[in-house]
Amino acid sequence: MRTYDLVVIGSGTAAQVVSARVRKAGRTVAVMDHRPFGGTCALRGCDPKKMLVSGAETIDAAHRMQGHGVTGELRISWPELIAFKRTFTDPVPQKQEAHYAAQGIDAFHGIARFTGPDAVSVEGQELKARHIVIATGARPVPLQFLGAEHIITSDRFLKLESLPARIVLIGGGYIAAEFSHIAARAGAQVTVFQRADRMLPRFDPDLVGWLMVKFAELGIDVRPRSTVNRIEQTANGLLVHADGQQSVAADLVVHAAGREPDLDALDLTAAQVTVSKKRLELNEYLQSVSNPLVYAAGDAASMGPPLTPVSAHDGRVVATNILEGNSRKPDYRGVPSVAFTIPPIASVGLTESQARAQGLKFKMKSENTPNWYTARRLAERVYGYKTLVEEGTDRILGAHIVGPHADEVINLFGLAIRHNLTARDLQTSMLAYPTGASDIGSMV
Ligand SMILES: Cc1cc2nc3c(=O)[nH]c(=O)nc-3n(C[C@H](O)[C@H](O)[C@H](O)COP(=O)(O)OP(=O)(O)OC[C@H]3O[C@@H](n4cnc5c(N)ncnc54)[C@H](O)[C@@H]3O)c2cc1C
Ligand SMILES: NC(=O)c1ccc[n+]([C@@H]2O[C@H](COP(=O)([O-])OP(=O)(O)OC[C@H]3O[C@@H](n4cnc5c(N)ncnc54)[C@H](O)[C@@H]3O)[C@@H](O)[C@H]2O)c1
Repeated sequence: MRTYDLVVIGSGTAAQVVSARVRKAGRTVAVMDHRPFGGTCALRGCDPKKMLVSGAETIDAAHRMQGHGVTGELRISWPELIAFKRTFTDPVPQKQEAHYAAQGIDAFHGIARFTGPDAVSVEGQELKARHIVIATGARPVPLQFLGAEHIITSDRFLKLESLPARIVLIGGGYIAAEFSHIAARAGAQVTVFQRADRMLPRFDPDLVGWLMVKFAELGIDVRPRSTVNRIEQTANGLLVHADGQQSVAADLVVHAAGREPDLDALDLTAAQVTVSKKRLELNEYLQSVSNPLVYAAGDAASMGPPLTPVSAHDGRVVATNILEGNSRKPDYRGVPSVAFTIPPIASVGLTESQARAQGLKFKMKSENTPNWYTARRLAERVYGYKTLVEEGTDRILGAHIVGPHADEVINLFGLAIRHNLTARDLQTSMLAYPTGASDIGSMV
Protein backbone atom coordinates (compact mmCIF):
# COMPACT_ATOMS: atom_id res chain seq x y z
CA MET A 1 0.00 0.00 0.00
CA ARG A 2 1.39 3.45 -0.99
CA THR A 3 1.10 6.42 1.30
CA TYR A 4 0.78 10.02 0.08
CA ASP A 5 0.66 13.33 1.88
CA LEU A 6 -2.32 14.18 -0.29
CA VAL A 7 -4.74 12.21 -2.44
CA VAL A 8 -7.05 14.32 -4.63
CA ILE A 9 -10.15 12.72 -6.14
CA GLY A 10 -10.89 14.45 -9.45
CA SER A 11 -8.79 16.20 -12.09
CA GLY A 12 -10.78 19.38 -12.74
CA THR A 13 -9.99 22.96 -11.83
CA ALA A 14 -10.17 22.46 -8.06
CA ALA A 15 -7.99 19.33 -8.22
CA GLN A 16 -5.41 21.01 -10.46
CA VAL A 17 -4.99 23.97 -8.12
CA VAL A 18 -4.83 22.10 -4.83
CA SER A 19 -2.54 19.34 -6.13
CA ALA A 20 -0.07 21.80 -7.72
CA ARG A 21 0.16 23.98 -4.59
CA VAL A 22 0.65 21.10 -2.17
CA ARG A 23 3.19 19.41 -4.45
CA LYS A 24 5.10 22.69 -4.84
CA ALA A 25 5.52 22.72 -1.06
CA GLY A 26 7.39 19.41 -1.39
CA ARG A 27 4.60 17.01 -0.37
CA THR A 28 3.78 13.75 -2.17
CA VAL A 29 0.53 13.97 -4.14
CA ALA A 30 -1.72 11.68 -6.21
CA VAL A 31 -4.65 12.73 -8.43
CA MET A 32 -7.24 10.49 -10.08
CA ASP A 33 -10.17 10.61 -12.46
CA HIS A 34 -12.33 7.99 -14.17
CA ARG A 35 -12.74 10.23 -17.19
CA PRO A 36 -10.03 11.80 -19.35
CA PHE A 37 -8.01 14.28 -17.30
CA GLY A 38 -9.03 17.93 -17.37
CA GLY A 39 -12.42 18.16 -15.67
CA THR A 40 -15.71 19.73 -16.66
CA CYS A 41 -14.66 23.27 -17.56
CA ALA A 42 -11.98 22.36 -20.09
CA LEU A 43 -13.58 19.23 -21.56
CA ARG A 44 -17.36 19.36 -21.07
CA GLY A 45 -18.26 22.86 -19.88
CA CYS A 46 -17.11 26.47 -20.17
CA ASP A 47 -14.39 26.12 -22.80
CA PRO A 48 -16.03 23.84 -25.40
CA LYS A 49 -19.34 25.65 -24.89
CA LYS A 50 -17.76 29.01 -25.60
CA MET A 51 -16.10 27.71 -28.78
CA LEU A 52 -19.62 26.94 -30.04
CA VAL A 53 -20.75 30.39 -28.85
CA SER A 54 -18.04 31.86 -31.11
CA GLY A 55 -19.83 30.42 -34.15
CA ALA A 56 -23.21 31.65 -32.94
CA GLU A 57 -21.80 35.13 -32.24
CA THR A 58 -20.58 35.37 -35.81
CA ILE A 59 -24.02 34.53 -37.16
CA ASP A 60 -25.58 37.04 -34.81
CA ALA A 61 -23.16 39.81 -35.81
CA ALA A 62 -23.76 39.18 -39.52
CA HIS A 63 -27.50 39.19 -38.93
CA ARG A 64 -27.44 42.44 -36.95
CA MET A 65 -25.29 44.21 -39.54
CA GLN A 66 -27.52 43.26 -42.49
CA GLY A 67 -28.53 46.49 -44.16
CA HIS A 68 -25.82 48.38 -42.30
CA GLY A 69 -23.02 47.70 -44.78
CA VAL A 70 -23.03 43.90 -44.64
CA THR A 71 -24.91 41.68 -47.08
CA GLY A 72 -25.22 37.95 -47.61
CA GLU A 73 -26.28 35.22 -45.22
CA LEU A 74 -23.77 33.24 -43.19
CA ARG A 75 -24.58 29.84 -41.74
CA ILE A 76 -23.09 27.45 -39.23
CA SER A 77 -21.63 24.17 -40.42
CA TRP A 78 -22.19 22.18 -37.24
CA PRO A 79 -19.65 19.40 -37.95
CA GLU A 80 -16.99 22.04 -38.66
CA LEU A 81 -17.87 23.97 -35.52
CA ILE A 82 -17.57 20.77 -33.46
CA ALA A 83 -14.23 20.03 -35.17
CA PHE A 84 -13.10 23.56 -34.24
CA LYS A 85 -14.09 22.88 -30.62
CA ARG A 86 -12.08 19.66 -30.68
CA THR A 87 -8.92 21.52 -31.67
CA PHE A 88 -9.08 22.84 -28.12
CA THR A 89 -10.53 19.91 -26.17
CA ASP A 90 -8.77 16.91 -27.76
CA PRO A 91 -5.23 17.78 -26.58
CA VAL A 92 -6.31 18.65 -23.00
CA PRO A 93 -6.06 15.21 -21.31
CA GLN A 94 -2.58 14.49 -22.65
CA LYS A 95 -1.34 17.95 -21.71
CA GLN A 96 -2.74 17.49 -18.21
CA GLU A 97 -1.05 14.09 -17.82
CA ALA A 98 2.27 15.55 -18.95
CA HIS A 99 1.86 18.47 -16.57
CA TYR A 100 1.22 16.14 -13.60
CA ALA A 101 4.25 14.05 -14.55
CA ALA A 102 6.42 17.18 -14.82
CA GLN A 103 5.31 18.28 -11.34
CA GLY A 104 6.04 14.83 -9.86
CA ILE A 105 2.36 14.17 -9.11
CA ASP A 106 1.20 10.54 -9.53
CA ALA A 107 -1.88 10.21 -11.76
CA PHE A 108 -4.38 7.32 -11.54
CA HIS A 109 -7.27 6.41 -13.85
CA GLY A 110 -10.50 4.95 -12.56
CA ILE A 111 -13.33 5.43 -10.12
CA ALA A 112 -11.98 6.28 -6.68
CA ARG A 113 -13.72 4.97 -3.61
CA PHE A 114 -12.94 5.36 0.08
CA THR A 115 -11.98 2.15 1.86
CA GLY A 116 -11.45 3.87 5.22
CA PRO A 117 -11.15 7.32 6.76
CA ASP A 118 -7.63 7.72 5.34
CA ALA A 119 -7.64 5.29 2.42
CA VAL A 120 -8.84 5.29 -1.17
CA SER A 121 -9.00 2.48 -3.69
CA VAL A 122 -8.39 3.20 -7.39
CA GLU A 123 -7.15 1.09 -10.32
CA GLY A 124 -7.30 -1.93 -8.00
CA GLN A 125 -4.74 -0.37 -5.64
CA GLU A 126 -5.22 0.99 -2.16
CA LEU A 127 -3.66 4.38 -1.38
CA LYS A 128 -3.26 5.75 2.14
CA ALA A 129 -3.16 9.49 2.68
CA ARG A 130 -2.52 12.09 5.36
CA HIS A 131 -5.14 14.24 3.65
CA ILE A 132 -7.78 13.52 1.01
CA VAL A 133 -9.53 16.19 -1.05
CA ILE A 134 -12.90 15.47 -2.63
CA ALA A 135 -12.89 17.46 -5.89
CA THR A 136 -15.32 15.26 -7.80
CA GLY A 137 -17.40 18.09 -9.28
CA ALA A 138 -21.11 17.86 -10.05
CA ARG A 139 -23.40 15.73 -12.17
CA PRO A 140 -26.82 16.40 -13.70
CA VAL A 141 -29.60 15.90 -11.13
CA PRO A 142 -31.32 12.58 -11.79
CA LEU A 143 -34.67 13.06 -13.58
CA GLN A 144 -37.06 10.28 -12.71
CA PHE A 145 -40.06 10.09 -14.98
CA LEU A 146 -41.21 7.79 -17.72
CA GLY A 147 -38.92 8.06 -20.76
CA ALA A 148 -36.11 9.89 -18.92
CA GLU A 149 -33.65 7.48 -20.56
CA HIS A 150 -34.11 9.43 -23.82
CA ILE A 151 -32.56 12.59 -22.33
CA ILE A 152 -28.99 13.42 -23.22
CA THR A 153 -26.70 15.42 -20.92
CA SER A 154 -24.79 18.62 -21.70
CA ASP A 155 -21.66 16.42 -22.13
CA ARG A 156 -23.29 14.68 -25.10
CA PHE A 157 -24.72 17.89 -26.58
CA LEU A 158 -21.22 19.38 -26.76
CA LYS A 159 -20.07 16.34 -28.75
CA LEU A 160 -22.94 16.05 -31.24
CA GLU A 161 -21.59 15.39 -34.73
CA SER A 162 -24.80 16.64 -36.30
CA LEU A 163 -27.48 18.94 -34.93
CA PRO A 164 -31.03 17.58 -35.03
CA ALA A 165 -33.81 19.85 -36.34
CA ARG A 166 -36.06 19.87 -33.23
CA ILE A 167 -34.49 20.25 -29.79
CA VAL A 168 -36.16 20.41 -26.37
CA LEU A 169 -34.26 21.66 -23.32
CA ILE A 170 -35.50 20.65 -19.88
CA GLY A 171 -34.76 23.52 -17.48
CA GLY A 172 -34.39 27.26 -17.92
CA GLY A 173 -31.10 28.19 -16.24
CA TYR A 174 -27.58 28.66 -17.59
CA ILE A 175 -27.38 25.59 -19.80
CA ALA A 176 -30.82 26.05 -21.38
CA ALA A 177 -30.16 29.74 -22.09
CA GLU A 178 -26.73 29.16 -23.61
CA PHE A 179 -27.52 25.99 -25.58
CA SER A 180 -30.77 27.43 -26.96
CA HIS A 181 -28.92 30.49 -28.29
CA ILE A 182 -26.29 28.28 -29.95
CA ALA A 183 -28.72 25.74 -31.40
CA ALA A 184 -31.21 28.32 -32.72
CA ARG A 185 -28.44 30.16 -34.57
CA ALA A 186 -27.31 26.85 -36.01
CA GLY A 187 -30.80 26.43 -37.48
CA ALA A 188 -32.58 24.21 -34.95
CA GLN A 189 -36.13 24.76 -33.71
CA VAL A 190 -35.75 25.00 -29.92
CA THR A 191 -38.30 24.63 -27.12
CA VAL A 192 -37.41 25.32 -23.47
CA PHE A 193 -39.53 23.85 -20.67
CA GLN A 194 -38.75 25.81 -17.52
CA ARG A 195 -40.24 24.80 -14.16
CA ALA A 196 -39.73 28.29 -12.66
CA ASP A 197 -41.84 31.23 -13.75
CA ARG A 198 -39.12 32.75 -15.92
CA MET A 199 -35.80 32.04 -17.63
CA LEU A 200 -32.52 32.56 -15.76
CA PRO A 201 -33.96 32.94 -12.24
CA ARG A 202 -30.50 33.71 -10.83
CA PHE A 203 -30.31 36.93 -12.85
CA ASP A 204 -32.13 40.25 -12.39
CA PRO A 205 -35.75 39.90 -13.59
CA ASP A 206 -35.82 43.28 -15.40
CA LEU A 207 -32.65 42.52 -17.36
CA VAL A 208 -33.81 38.99 -18.20
CA GLY A 209 -37.03 40.58 -19.46
CA TRP A 210 -35.01 42.78 -21.85
CA LEU A 211 -33.01 39.75 -22.99
CA MET A 212 -36.15 37.74 -23.76
CA VAL A 213 -36.62 39.89 -26.88
CA LYS A 214 -33.66 38.00 -28.28
CA PHE A 215 -35.17 34.59 -27.46
CA ALA A 216 -38.34 35.66 -29.27
CA GLU A 217 -36.41 36.95 -32.31
CA LEU A 218 -34.63 33.62 -32.55
CA GLY A 219 -37.94 31.77 -32.42
CA ILE A 220 -36.99 29.96 -29.19
CA ASP A 221 -40.24 28.73 -27.68
CA VAL A 222 -39.84 29.36 -23.92
CA ARG A 223 -42.51 27.75 -21.75
CA PRO A 224 -42.27 28.87 -18.13
CA ARG A 225 -44.11 27.14 -15.28
CA SER A 226 -43.83 23.80 -17.05
CA THR A 227 -42.25 20.74 -15.53
CA VAL A 228 -41.51 17.89 -17.88
CA ASN A 229 -43.10 14.70 -16.61
CA ARG A 230 -42.93 12.16 -19.45
CA ILE A 231 -41.11 11.48 -22.71
CA GLU A 232 -42.61 9.15 -25.25
CA GLN A 233 -40.90 7.45 -28.18
CA THR A 234 -43.02 7.82 -31.34
CA ALA A 235 -42.58 6.78 -34.97
CA ASN A 236 -41.24 10.31 -35.69
CA GLY A 237 -38.93 10.76 -32.77
CA LEU A 238 -39.81 11.84 -29.23
CA LEU A 239 -42.83 13.51 -27.69
CA VAL A 240 -42.16 15.60 -24.58
CA HIS A 241 -45.00 16.08 -22.10
CA ALA A 242 -45.04 18.77 -19.40
CA ASP A 243 -47.56 19.83 -16.73
CA GLY A 244 -50.35 21.90 -18.19
CA GLN A 245 -48.64 22.27 -21.56
CA GLN A 246 -49.19 20.93 -25.04
CA SER A 247 -46.72 18.16 -25.87
CA VAL A 248 -43.80 19.03 -28.10
CA ALA A 249 -42.24 16.75 -30.71
CA ALA A 250 -38.45 16.55 -30.64
CA ASP A 251 -35.51 14.76 -32.17
CA LEU A 252 -33.33 15.50 -29.17
CA VAL A 253 -34.07 16.25 -25.50
CA VAL A 254 -31.29 17.81 -23.43
CA HIS A 255 -30.90 17.91 -19.64
CA ALA A 256 -30.61 21.49 -18.38
CA ALA A 257 -32.39 20.95 -15.08
CA GLY A 258 -29.51 21.59 -12.68
CA ARG A 259 -26.50 19.79 -11.23
CA GLU A 260 -25.60 18.41 -7.79
CA PRO A 261 -22.37 17.26 -6.09
CA ASP A 262 -21.10 14.00 -7.59
CA LEU A 263 -20.63 11.89 -4.45
CA ASP A 264 -22.38 8.55 -5.03
CA ALA A 265 -19.38 6.45 -6.04
CA LEU A 266 -17.21 7.55 -3.11
CA ASP A 267 -18.58 5.34 -0.29
CA LEU A 268 -18.61 8.21 2.17
CA THR A 269 -19.73 5.89 4.95
CA ALA A 270 -16.38 4.10 4.76
CA ALA A 271 -14.74 7.54 4.84
CA GLN A 272 -16.73 8.57 7.93
CA VAL A 273 -17.66 11.72 5.98
CA THR A 274 -21.18 12.92 6.70
CA VAL A 275 -23.62 14.26 4.13
CA SER A 276 -26.81 16.24 4.60
CA LYS A 277 -29.36 16.85 1.82
CA LYS A 278 -26.95 15.48 -0.81
CA ARG A 279 -24.19 17.89 0.29
CA LEU A 280 -21.02 17.24 2.23
CA GLU A 281 -21.12 18.60 5.75
CA LEU A 282 -18.13 20.95 5.82
CA ASN A 283 -16.86 23.55 8.27
CA GLU A 284 -15.78 27.07 7.31
CA TYR A 285 -12.34 25.75 6.26
CA LEU A 286 -13.89 23.39 3.67
CA GLN A 287 -13.04 20.46 5.96
CA SER A 288 -15.36 17.55 6.68
CA VAL A 289 -17.03 18.07 10.09
CA SER A 290 -16.80 14.34 10.79
CA ASN A 291 -13.38 13.38 9.36
CA PRO A 292 -10.70 16.09 9.75
CA LEU A 293 -8.37 14.42 7.20
CA VAL A 294 -10.86 15.13 4.43
CA TYR A 295 -11.43 18.46 2.68
CA ALA A 296 -13.57 19.31 -0.36
CA ALA A 297 -13.32 21.93 -3.08
CA GLY A 298 -15.29 23.25 -6.04
CA ASP A 299 -18.64 21.92 -7.22
CA ALA A 300 -18.28 18.88 -4.91
CA ALA A 301 -17.98 21.17 -1.87
CA SER A 302 -20.92 23.27 -3.06
CA MET A 303 -20.12 26.09 -0.62
CA GLY A 304 -19.84 28.85 -3.25
CA PRO A 305 -21.59 29.15 -6.60
CA PRO A 306 -20.75 26.20 -8.92
CA LEU A 307 -18.44 28.15 -11.22
CA THR A 308 -14.87 27.61 -12.37
CA PRO A 309 -13.27 30.61 -10.60
CA VAL A 310 -14.87 29.37 -7.36
CA SER A 311 -13.35 25.89 -7.85
CA ALA A 312 -9.91 27.48 -8.31
CA HIS A 313 -10.44 29.67 -5.23
CA ASP A 314 -11.52 26.68 -3.11
CA GLY A 315 -8.44 24.79 -4.34
CA ARG A 316 -6.21 27.61 -3.06
CA VAL A 317 -8.05 27.78 0.27
CA VAL A 318 -7.79 24.02 0.86
CA ALA A 319 -4.10 23.94 -0.10
CA THR A 320 -3.37 26.62 2.51
CA ASN A 321 -5.36 24.79 5.18
CA ILE A 322 -3.58 21.51 4.48
CA LEU A 323 -0.13 23.06 4.43
CA GLU A 324 -0.49 25.58 7.28
CA GLY A 325 -3.36 24.23 9.35
CA ASN A 326 -6.87 25.67 9.20
CA SER A 327 -6.24 29.36 8.66
CA ARG A 328 -8.08 30.37 5.49
CA LYS A 329 -11.81 30.59 4.82
CA PRO A 330 -13.24 30.95 1.33
CA ASP A 331 -14.30 34.46 0.34
CA TYR A 332 -17.14 34.43 -2.17
CA ARG A 333 -17.73 38.20 -2.27
CA GLY A 334 -17.90 39.62 -5.77
CA VAL A 335 -17.97 36.39 -7.79
CA PRO A 336 -19.11 37.48 -11.27
CA SER A 337 -21.43 35.18 -13.16
CA VAL A 338 -22.27 35.29 -16.86
CA ALA A 339 -24.77 33.39 -18.99
CA PHE A 340 -23.23 33.38 -22.45
CA THR A 341 -26.35 34.12 -24.40
CA ILE A 342 -25.85 36.50 -27.32
CA PRO A 343 -25.70 39.18 -26.06
CA PRO A 344 -24.56 37.96 -22.64
CA ILE A 345 -26.18 38.67 -19.29
CA ALA A 346 -23.95 39.18 -16.27
CA SER A 347 -24.28 39.71 -12.56
CA VAL A 348 -22.07 40.31 -9.52
CA GLY A 349 -22.80 40.97 -5.88
CA LEU A 350 -26.27 41.44 -4.45
CA THR A 351 -29.46 41.45 -6.46
CA GLU A 352 -32.02 44.17 -5.76
CA SER A 353 -34.23 41.73 -3.84
CA GLN A 354 -31.29 40.41 -1.76
CA ALA A 355 -30.21 43.96 -0.85
CA ARG A 356 -33.78 44.85 0.15
CA ALA A 357 -34.14 41.63 2.17
CA GLN A 358 -30.94 42.57 4.06
CA GLY A 359 -32.42 45.97 4.87
CA LEU A 360 -29.49 47.80 3.25
CA LYS A 361 -29.81 51.45 2.31
CA PHE A 362 -28.73 51.90 -1.27
CA LYS A 363 -29.07 54.02 -4.38
CA MET A 364 -30.28 52.01 -7.34
CA LYS A 365 -29.74 53.05 -10.93
CA SER A 366 -31.32 51.06 -13.75
CA GLU A 367 -31.90 51.84 -17.38
CA ASN A 368 -32.73 50.12 -20.64
CA THR A 369 -30.06 51.65 -22.90
CA PRO A 370 -30.21 50.30 -26.49
CA ASN A 371 -29.79 53.96 -27.55
CA TRP A 372 -26.27 54.16 -26.05
CA TYR A 373 -23.39 54.20 -28.52
CA THR A 374 -22.05 50.77 -27.39
CA ALA A 375 -25.24 49.09 -28.58
CA ARG A 376 -25.84 51.32 -31.60
CA ARG A 377 -22.46 50.70 -33.23
CA LEU A 378 -23.24 46.96 -33.09
CA ALA A 379 -26.86 47.39 -34.19
CA GLU A 380 -27.75 45.55 -30.97
CA ARG A 381 -31.20 46.21 -29.53
CA VAL A 382 -30.57 44.64 -26.13
CA TYR A 383 -28.52 46.71 -23.67
CA GLY A 384 -29.27 47.69 -20.10
CA TYR A 385 -27.99 47.67 -16.54
CA LYS A 386 -28.88 47.89 -12.87
CA THR A 387 -26.42 48.96 -10.17
CA LEU A 388 -26.77 49.17 -6.38
CA VAL A 389 -24.52 51.55 -4.46
CA GLU A 390 -24.62 51.66 -0.67
CA GLU A 391 -25.64 54.96 0.86
CA GLY A 392 -23.03 56.38 3.19
CA THR A 393 -20.09 54.16 2.17
CA ASP A 394 -20.54 54.63 -1.63
CA ARG A 395 -19.54 50.93 -2.01
CA ILE A 396 -20.81 48.88 -4.95
CA LEU A 397 -23.25 46.29 -3.59
CA GLY A 398 -24.29 44.74 -6.90
CA ALA A 399 -24.12 45.22 -10.65
CA HIS A 400 -26.19 43.59 -13.39
CA ILE A 401 -25.66 44.10 -17.11
CA VAL A 402 -27.21 42.68 -20.25
CA GLY A 403 -25.87 43.47 -23.68
CA PRO A 404 -22.62 43.80 -25.59
CA HIS A 405 -19.46 43.27 -23.49
CA ALA A 406 -21.47 42.56 -20.32
CA ASP A 407 -19.28 39.48 -19.84
CA GLU A 408 -16.12 41.61 -19.68
CA VAL A 409 -17.44 44.76 -18.00
CA ILE A 410 -18.89 42.77 -15.08
CA ASN A 411 -15.33 41.87 -14.05
CA LEU A 412 -14.57 45.52 -13.24
CA PHE A 413 -17.58 45.64 -10.94
CA GLY A 414 -16.37 42.35 -9.39
CA LEU A 415 -12.98 43.94 -8.82
CA ALA A 416 -14.68 46.92 -7.17
CA ILE A 417 -16.71 44.69 -4.84
CA ARG A 418 -13.79 42.47 -3.80
CA HIS A 419 -11.49 45.41 -3.18
CA ASN A 420 -14.02 47.81 -1.64
CA LEU A 421 -13.77 50.39 -4.40
CA THR A 422 -16.45 53.08 -4.38
CA ALA A 423 -18.75 54.31 -7.13
CA ARG A 424 -16.63 57.45 -7.19
CA ASP A 425 -13.46 55.31 -7.74
CA LEU A 426 -15.13 53.81 -10.80
CA GLN A 427 -16.36 57.19 -12.06
CA THR A 428 -12.92 58.74 -11.76
CA SER A 429 -11.04 55.83 -13.39
CA MET A 430 -9.64 56.48 -16.85
CA LEU A 431 -11.25 53.89 -19.14
CA ALA A 432 -10.32 53.46 -22.82
CA TYR A 433 -12.96 54.89 -25.17
CA PRO A 434 -15.04 53.62 -26.94
CA THR A 435 -15.22 50.31 -25.09
CA GLY A 436 -17.93 48.57 -23.11
CA ALA A 437 -16.11 49.58 -19.91
CA SER A 438 -16.26 53.26 -20.82
CA ASP A 439 -20.01 53.13 -20.02
CA ILE A 440 -19.31 52.29 -16.36
CA GLY A 441 -19.14 55.93 -15.29
CA SER A 442 -22.74 56.39 -16.47
CA MET A 443 -23.94 53.19 -14.81
CA VAL A 444 -23.17 54.16 -11.20
C1 LIG B 1 -22.20 22.82 -19.89
C2 LIG B 1 -21.52 23.58 -18.78
C3 LIG B 1 -21.06 24.86 -19.03
C4 LIG B 1 -20.43 25.57 -18.00
N1 LIG B 1 -20.00 26.85 -18.28
C5 LIG B 1 -19.37 27.56 -17.31
C6 LIG B 1 -18.86 28.86 -17.58
O1 LIG B 1 -19.00 29.39 -18.69
N2 LIG B 1 -18.22 29.52 -16.58
C7 LIG B 1 -18.05 28.96 -15.34
O2 LIG B 1 -17.44 29.60 -14.47
N3 LIG B 1 -18.52 27.72 -15.06
C8 LIG B 1 -19.17 27.02 -16.00
N4 LIG B 1 -19.63 25.75 -15.73
C9 LIG B 1 -19.39 25.20 -14.39
C10 LIG B 1 -17.93 24.73 -14.27
O3 LIG B 1 -17.62 23.90 -15.37
C11 LIG B 1 -17.72 23.98 -12.96
O4 LIG B 1 -18.11 24.82 -11.89
C12 LIG B 1 -16.27 23.59 -12.75
O5 LIG B 1 -15.74 22.97 -13.89
C13 LIG B 1 -16.15 22.65 -11.55
O6 LIG B 1 -14.80 22.28 -11.38
P1 LIG B 1 -14.42 21.20 -10.26
O7 LIG B 1 -12.93 21.11 -10.25
O8 LIG B 1 -15.10 21.52 -9.00
O9 LIG B 1 -15.04 19.84 -10.79
P2 LIG B 1 -14.91 19.11 -12.22
O10 LIG B 1 -14.16 19.94 -13.20
O11 LIG B 1 -16.27 18.68 -12.56
O12 LIG B 1 -13.98 17.86 -11.90
C14 LIG B 1 -14.42 16.75 -11.19
C15 LIG B 1 -13.82 15.52 -11.82
O13 LIG B 1 -13.94 14.45 -10.86
C16 LIG B 1 -14.16 13.25 -11.56
N5 LIG B 1 -14.77 12.29 -10.63
C17 LIG B 1 -16.01 12.33 -10.07
N6 LIG B 1 -16.18 11.29 -9.24
C18 LIG B 1 -15.04 10.58 -9.26
C19 LIG B 1 -14.61 9.39 -8.61
N7 LIG B 1 -15.36 8.75 -7.70
N8 LIG B 1 -13.37 8.93 -8.93
C20 LIG B 1 -12.57 9.56 -9.81
N9 LIG B 1 -12.93 10.68 -10.42
C21 LIG B 1 -14.14 11.20 -10.15
C22 LIG B 1 -15.05 13.65 -12.72
O14 LIG B 1 -14.92 12.73 -13.78
C23 LIG B 1 -14.53 15.05 -13.07
O15 LIG B 1 -13.64 15.03 -14.17
C24 LIG B 1 -20.25 25.00 -16.73
C25 LIG B 1 -20.71 23.69 -16.48
C26 LIG B 1 -21.34 22.99 -17.49
C27 LIG B 1 -21.82 21.61 -17.21
N1 LIG C 1 -22.01 30.37 -17.85
C1 LIG C 1 -21.92 29.65 -16.74
O1 LIG C 1 -21.31 30.07 -15.77
C2 LIG C 1 -22.54 28.29 -16.68
C3 LIG C 1 -23.02 27.69 -17.82
C4 LIG C 1 -23.59 26.42 -17.74
C5 LIG C 1 -23.66 25.78 -16.50
N2 LIG C 1 -23.16 26.40 -15.42
C6 LIG C 1 -23.22 25.74 -14.09
O2 LIG C 1 -23.82 24.48 -14.20
C7 LIG C 1 -24.93 24.37 -13.31
C8 LIG C 1 -26.02 23.59 -13.98
O3 LIG C 1 -26.62 24.35 -15.05
P1 LIG C 1 -28.16 24.17 -15.37
O4 LIG C 1 -28.54 25.16 -16.39
O5 LIG C 1 -28.43 22.73 -15.59
O6 LIG C 1 -28.84 24.49 -13.96
P2 LIG C 1 -29.53 25.80 -13.35
O7 LIG C 1 -29.57 25.54 -11.90
O8 LIG C 1 -28.92 27.05 -13.84
O9 LIG C 1 -31.01 25.77 -13.93
C9 LIG C 1 -31.83 24.66 -13.81
C10 LIG C 1 -33.26 25.09 -14.08
O10 LIG C 1 -34.00 23.92 -14.38
C11 LIG C 1 -35.31 24.06 -13.92
N3 LIG C 1 -35.86 22.70 -13.74
C12 LIG C 1 -35.44 21.75 -12.85
N4 LIG C 1 -36.13 20.60 -13.06
C13 LIG C 1 -36.98 20.81 -14.09
C14 LIG C 1 -37.94 20.00 -14.77
N5 LIG C 1 -38.15 18.73 -14.44
N6 LIG C 1 -38.65 20.56 -15.80
C15 LIG C 1 -38.43 21.85 -16.15
N7 LIG C 1 -37.52 22.66 -15.54
C16 LIG C 1 -36.81 22.14 -14.53
C17 LIG C 1 -35.19 24.91 -12.65
O11 LIG C 1 -36.33 25.71 -12.53
C18 LIG C 1 -33.94 25.76 -12.91
O12 LIG C 1 -34.25 27.10 -13.26
C19 LIG C 1 -25.33 25.80 -12.97
O13 LIG C 1 -25.77 25.91 -11.65
C20 LIG C 1 -24.09 26.61 -13.22
O14 LIG C 1 -23.43 26.90 -12.03
C21 LIG C 1 -22.61 27.64 -15.47
